[in-house]
Amino acid sequence: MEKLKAVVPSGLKGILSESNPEDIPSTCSSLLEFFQPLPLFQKVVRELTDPETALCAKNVATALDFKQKGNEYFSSGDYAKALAFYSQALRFAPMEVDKLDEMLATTIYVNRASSLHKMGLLIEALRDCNRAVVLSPCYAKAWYRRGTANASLQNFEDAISDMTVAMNMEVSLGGKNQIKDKLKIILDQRKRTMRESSSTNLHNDKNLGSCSNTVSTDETCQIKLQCVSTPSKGRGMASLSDIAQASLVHSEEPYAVILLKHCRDNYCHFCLSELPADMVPCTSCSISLYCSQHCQAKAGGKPSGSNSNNYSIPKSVPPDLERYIAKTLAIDSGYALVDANADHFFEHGHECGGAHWPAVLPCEIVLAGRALVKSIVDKGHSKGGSETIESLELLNNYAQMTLERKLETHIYSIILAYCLQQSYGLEFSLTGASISQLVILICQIKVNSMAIVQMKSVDAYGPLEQSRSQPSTKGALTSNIEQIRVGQAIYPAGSLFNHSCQPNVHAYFISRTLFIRTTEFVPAGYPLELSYGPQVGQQEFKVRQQLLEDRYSFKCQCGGCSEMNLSDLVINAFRCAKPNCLGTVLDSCMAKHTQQKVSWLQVIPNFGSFERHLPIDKLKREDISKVAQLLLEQTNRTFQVDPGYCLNCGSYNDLESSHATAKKAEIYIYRLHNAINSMEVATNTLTDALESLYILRSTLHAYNKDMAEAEDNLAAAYCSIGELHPAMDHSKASIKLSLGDSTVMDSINQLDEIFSLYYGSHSARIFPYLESLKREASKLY
Ligand SMILES: C[S@@+](CC[C@H](N)C(=O)[O-])C[C@H]1O[C@@H](n2cnc3c(N)ncnc32)[C@H](O)[C@@H]1O
Repeated sequence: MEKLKAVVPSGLKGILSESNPEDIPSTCSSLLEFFQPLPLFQKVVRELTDPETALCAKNVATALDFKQKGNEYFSSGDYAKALAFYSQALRFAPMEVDKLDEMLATTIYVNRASSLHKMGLLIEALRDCNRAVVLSPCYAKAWYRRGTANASLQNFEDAISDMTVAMNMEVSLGGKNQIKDKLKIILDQRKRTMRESSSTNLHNDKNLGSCSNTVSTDETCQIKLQCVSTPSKGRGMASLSDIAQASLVHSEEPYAVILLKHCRDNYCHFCLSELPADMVPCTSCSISLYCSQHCQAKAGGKPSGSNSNNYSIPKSVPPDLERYIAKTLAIDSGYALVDANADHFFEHGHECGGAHWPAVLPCEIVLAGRALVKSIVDKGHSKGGSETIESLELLNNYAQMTLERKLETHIYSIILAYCLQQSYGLEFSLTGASISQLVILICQIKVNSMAIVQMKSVDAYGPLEQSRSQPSTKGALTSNIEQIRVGQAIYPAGSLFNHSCQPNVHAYFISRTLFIRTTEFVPAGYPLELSYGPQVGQQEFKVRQQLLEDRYSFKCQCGGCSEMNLSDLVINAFRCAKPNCLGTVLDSCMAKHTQQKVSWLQVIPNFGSFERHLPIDKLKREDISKVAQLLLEQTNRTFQVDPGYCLNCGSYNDLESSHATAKKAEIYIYRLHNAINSMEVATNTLTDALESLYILRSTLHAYNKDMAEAEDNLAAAYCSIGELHPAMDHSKASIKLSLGDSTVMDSINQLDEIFSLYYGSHSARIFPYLESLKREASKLY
């Protein structure tokens, strides 16, 4: 890219720099004319698209190599490593070429099933056996392995049938004897178990091939929204009626979506959920991995092996067993679960011939390709789909882009057009007009696409009683949830919600579905605004403004940025050093921003919106309340906030020395943070951090965000060494919770309320730990 950028003549760069959206067809045309005869450009495009140099294709030699390593680890008893190598081998093993290749994939599935079985992952082992028999229905070893997995799962009837099939398929005498011996063991096991209890085929359910991450549809969205025009933010979403707190106001499937590169090996490339141990690869390329055949098929993988029903069963197989085989193959194929007649778009189809452009180009560029192909497929023709792209009717930020970004976007669009033409074979004409559609699409993605985040639960420290129905908590005593950014997607309706640093709706994702829920009561006609990232209370005003400008090219005009709020005032504030004064002291930077905000106040807001976010009467710091009031009452613009002077008692503070003291103390907090991450919290690290916390308490304002972070780290550190009382005290200090005499149950209920507010009926799914906490707490009463 850098080399291509460097060769563009300065005259062309000048035109690009001055260009507006209506000029894009002609700028694309000029750049295309310049690049087409250029050997450097031809080389770049050839390397990305030539099937001969495709690096992401299936490759038998690589698959065999990984399989061999897997076998070695299996023999040495390192089943986890063996599993990892078999999974890699599957990525490269061809699945639909000829009999030999099919057998390679089958044997890897069988070997991986053995590793999974050894690791106690029985359902996963059974699923791999299913994949093996689907690929090669006459392979005795696959049925044998399936029989052992079913036997361990106590699915004895199936286990016996599997062994009987294996016996019929096996040709060698030695093999037949081995199966006979195993069958005898299973029959004995069944007899014993039947005596103990009446066993049922617990795990032979029809969804073995499907994705467990499908979104429950028990909560439907009843609220009617309207798209309104706002004076300062363009179009936006508003409600037609009053909306209660925690109501689901919107849910939507993505128009186009992509998994981010750093998540490629751990998350499903279709549903974006974490991959299970028995992940399945794309049937045609070596990049994509899926959590199930269902996702594999939905993304556009092609069915392989016996899905085409062209297998031949030996004549010796009796009819009832033949029916069993047919039933097993039908149930265990994920493809059977994808409705062939449904209006479904195979989003990965055009990328998976083995060419490596989807792996090399940036995600947002590949996403633009997906959106373009979808628009063409949706239209049902292949003439470039230009109208459909425009019909997305999304804002773009072309006019605000720098020359650098404009140039990059043009070059990527031209390269993408070549890649799409090569691998999709569409009649996408390589003209300035058609390529300009891609430029616009990429700019629309920049402004409107949403980052998909998934919640990851990290459960730790000590056993809570395990519950069969809640295995996801793994019996942990504490639990953290982390947000992981896994993908980027276009939701055409979802992108009509404007941003606010004090949002009244919350967006979250389950799998790839977007959900938006109110976090407070919203009166009819009032705008519904979510946070694009920055929020009051998490970052100060200036940082928020900069983030939004950099990422989305707009200057935020939300309530949080144009009205006064307590958080912005104290988030970086110091504490007055005068004895007995807890007053607020602002440094010159904060004082300047505060002053700036005061000067912006056009209409003084009433106290209602102010109180909604921080109940002033509950704050002990008198001066903050006074300052807030004072600021809100200012109608003239002469109000002065002087750096270094206490807003409560007016005395002067030497902030240079406070800064230095705080900085030094924070080093020890940072060390503790690293120790927590590496799970090695030594006593002296903890003691040093505790001393630093006391120093910070006497230097920083109680509501300074660094105070909360320090308390948080101390809480995590105490938790990690099992000292739960101080851990709780620091947690409370971190979030300024005053629980008084509340019981454990009260605290859990409070947590439950907070989660329900943000996730409604999905809260148990997002944070399953809460359910086990409730169960444990109920035992105490
Ligand atoms: C995802 S779009 C939202 C819908 C958009 N208003 C429209 O008319 O299509 C994001 C764009 O909306 C505008 N916007 C959203 N929130 C804003 C805010 N708080 N202040 C100013 N502009 C905002 C900006 O132009 C931003 O680039």
